[in-house]
Amino acid sequence: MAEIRLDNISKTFNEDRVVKNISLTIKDGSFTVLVGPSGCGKSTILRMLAGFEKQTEGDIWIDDKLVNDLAPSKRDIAMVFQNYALYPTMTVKGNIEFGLANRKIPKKERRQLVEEIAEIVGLSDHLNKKPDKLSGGQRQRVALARAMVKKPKVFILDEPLSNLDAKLRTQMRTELIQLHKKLGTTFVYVTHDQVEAMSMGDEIIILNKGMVQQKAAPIDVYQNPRNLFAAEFIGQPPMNVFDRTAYEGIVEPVPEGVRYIGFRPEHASVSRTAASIPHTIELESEILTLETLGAETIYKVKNRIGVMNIRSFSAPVAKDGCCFVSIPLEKFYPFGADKIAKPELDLSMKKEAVLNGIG
Ligand SMILES: Nc1ncnc2c1ncn2[C@@H]1O[C@H](COP(=O)(O)OP(=O)(O)OP(=O)(O)O)[C@@H](O)[C@H]1O
Repeated sequence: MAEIRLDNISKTFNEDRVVKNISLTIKDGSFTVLVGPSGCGKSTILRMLAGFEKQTEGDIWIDDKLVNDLAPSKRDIAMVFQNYALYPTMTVKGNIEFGLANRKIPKKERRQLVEEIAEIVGLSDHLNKKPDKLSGGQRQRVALARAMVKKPKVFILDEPLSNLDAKLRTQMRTELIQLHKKLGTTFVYVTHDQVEAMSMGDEIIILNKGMVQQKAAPIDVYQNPRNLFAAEFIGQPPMNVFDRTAYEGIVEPVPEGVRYIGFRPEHASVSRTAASIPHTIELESEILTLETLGAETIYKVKNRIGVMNIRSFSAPVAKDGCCFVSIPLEKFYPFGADKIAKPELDLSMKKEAVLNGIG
């Protein structure tokens, strides 16, 4: 168990500052997910945490210990990567036991530990197999077991599921959540997949260009994104965002200080006929495309505001042609010119229902 604290951490590679003044605390026992687009600095942060890379500035604390100059092997951290290199000539048992190399542990105790960990990750029946006789998920579990056998204070997982197919990835996601519950150890997990971040993390840290955009529980990020980046990064399809000028004559007046207005695709609805609901804007729209996913339908529509995605859980209204899109004013997210959310500038009471044709 361990709390991790990054204090004003920066990293520069050849004059390129890829991590910029990051300060954050990763709570003891949490499942914290670092998420962000490719190149935003996720792996660099992990590598600094684990000690494989030295930060250019700042301090790293694990519990009350300053670990800036501590070798990776002394940090009590275990890492699992996406390319989990198992030894092909060793059995599962041998591979797991290898995690204990250089730790003078008596043979009997070693065997006990391996069996205990194999049981936790569901590999007990496969201990004598070689990796080529295992499925992708089982191999990933061997890599996890090899890390777990060291009983580290912190697990660092760098996109560990990205080599698995979609179905197995979903299954392993659940297994990792359960494993975390069972162990109670601090997990720091890196992914660029926002669905993975939302479903696994009890806290997520959204990064962009080496800076923290938001750190909060997944539901908080979804409901109260701190800025435009977090708003557009979390949610599928992403939030529809338009400049204030797109709302001219539709939301009047847009308060001073609001530069962008967004709404989530699932907060709008589509119908064949106009409904004129109070405090809701209604836009006559043209259906451009429609994806039927079974339980939900994703529409791409065009109207006076622009082209937007709507996510609906009702039966599809039509494949093409005209429809009416309703967006409750209370579901709008205002942002300032600095792209920071301005929840205090509430738009919800500004206007009764209006009906607008395609511009
Ligand atoms: N050893 C290095 N030398 C020079 N530049 C590096 C080095 N390692 C990383 N970088 C640069 O630092 C930036 C951040 O890289 P990093 O691997 O941390 O991103 P990431 O968010 O993990 O990306 P991905 O999701 O693609 O793995 C990138 O621009 C990368 O090119």
